[in-house]
Order: sequence, then structure tokens, then C-alpha cells
Amino acid sequence: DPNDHMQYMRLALDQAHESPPKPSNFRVGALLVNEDTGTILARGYTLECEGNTHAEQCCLLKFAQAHDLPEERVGEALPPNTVIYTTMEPCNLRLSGNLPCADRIIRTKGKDGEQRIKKVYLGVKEPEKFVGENQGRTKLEENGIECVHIPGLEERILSVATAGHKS
Ligand SMILES: Nc1nc(=O)c(N)c(NC[C@H](O)[C@H](O)[C@H](O)COP(=O)(O)O)[nH]1
Ligand SMILES: [Zn+2]
Repeated sequence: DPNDHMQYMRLALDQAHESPPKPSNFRVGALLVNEDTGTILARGYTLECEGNTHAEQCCLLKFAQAHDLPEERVGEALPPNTVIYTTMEPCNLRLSGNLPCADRIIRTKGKDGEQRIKKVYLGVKEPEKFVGENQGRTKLEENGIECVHIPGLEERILSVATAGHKS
């Protein structure tokens, strides 16, 4: 129910607070959740993992590592109804040129080819600061992944996300 979504989004925002402020990206938090059981499978925040990593990417990487899999094969270990809560819409283009999170989410398939991450719950659209209008949500929906905006935390999410930017 809506309260559960808000609880998970709050936990994702808690993750965002852990991210080191930088002028060149946003501080984002994410949670990987088994929608059938409510179990939190992984949590992550921007720059948590080695290298220039995104919050959603860290969730996938950590869960993959916990199952001795490379991140690109994480779908093989994910439950069938996995969802991701992310404070900001997954990226579809990164100034660094790293693989965007929309693609990482789309490729989470089981051995049977079945899509594992089926829904993305997002706190805000990406502000048009780095890459213009982010097409992440469009790309996800074009690939059959439902995107749902969870309202209510927008101001807090954006103030955390931009804490490293000059005011
Ligand atoms: N959804 C999301 N999760 C994140 O953890 C994060 N940092 C962004 N940020 C989006 C922004 O567009 C990119 O951070 C810039 O495009 C710079 O690209 P890099 O991050 O250096 O690859 N977006
Ligand atoms: Zn990303």
C-alpha cells in the first residue's frame, strides 16, 4: 500500500545521505526489494562502490557479489518480482560514458530470459543539469518496466541530491 512505498523511499533517501557531495553528479539512494515478500535485497548510494558508481548500480553490484555473480548476470539471482526504489529517475546517459542504470535494470533477466526487475519506484525526475532531459523513464517503459513516481519527498530528495553543487 502507499505507506509501504513511502517507507521504502524514505530508506532510499537515508542511503542518499551517505553519498559524498560532488559538483559533478547527484547524491542518490536506492533499494532493491522483493515485492512478493517485502524483503530488502540490497541498499546503495552514489559512489558507495569502487569507481564512479550510481546508487542503482551499487545495489545491483552488491547483490551480484553476494551471489558470486558479475553485475551483468545479477538477474540470475534476483527473485521474479524484484523492484527498485530510487530517489532519482535512473539515468539513460552519463557524462562519464559509463553504462546507464536504465540499461543495467533492463538487462536483469533470469536464465529463462524472464525480466527480473519489473518496476521502478522513483522519487523525482532527474533535474536537467548534466544531460538535459533524462530519457531513463521512457527507456524503461519502452522495455516493459513500469515506472511509478512516489510523491511527497521531492524537496528533501533534491536538496540531498544537489548538496555538492555550488549554491
Ligand atoms: N539516478 C541516478 N543515480 C545516481 O546515483 C546518480 N549519480 C545520478 N546522476 C545522474 C547524472 O546525470 C550523472 O551523474 C551525470 O551525468 C554525470 O555522469 P557520471 O555520474 O559521472 O557517470 N542519477
Ligand atoms: Zn545511473
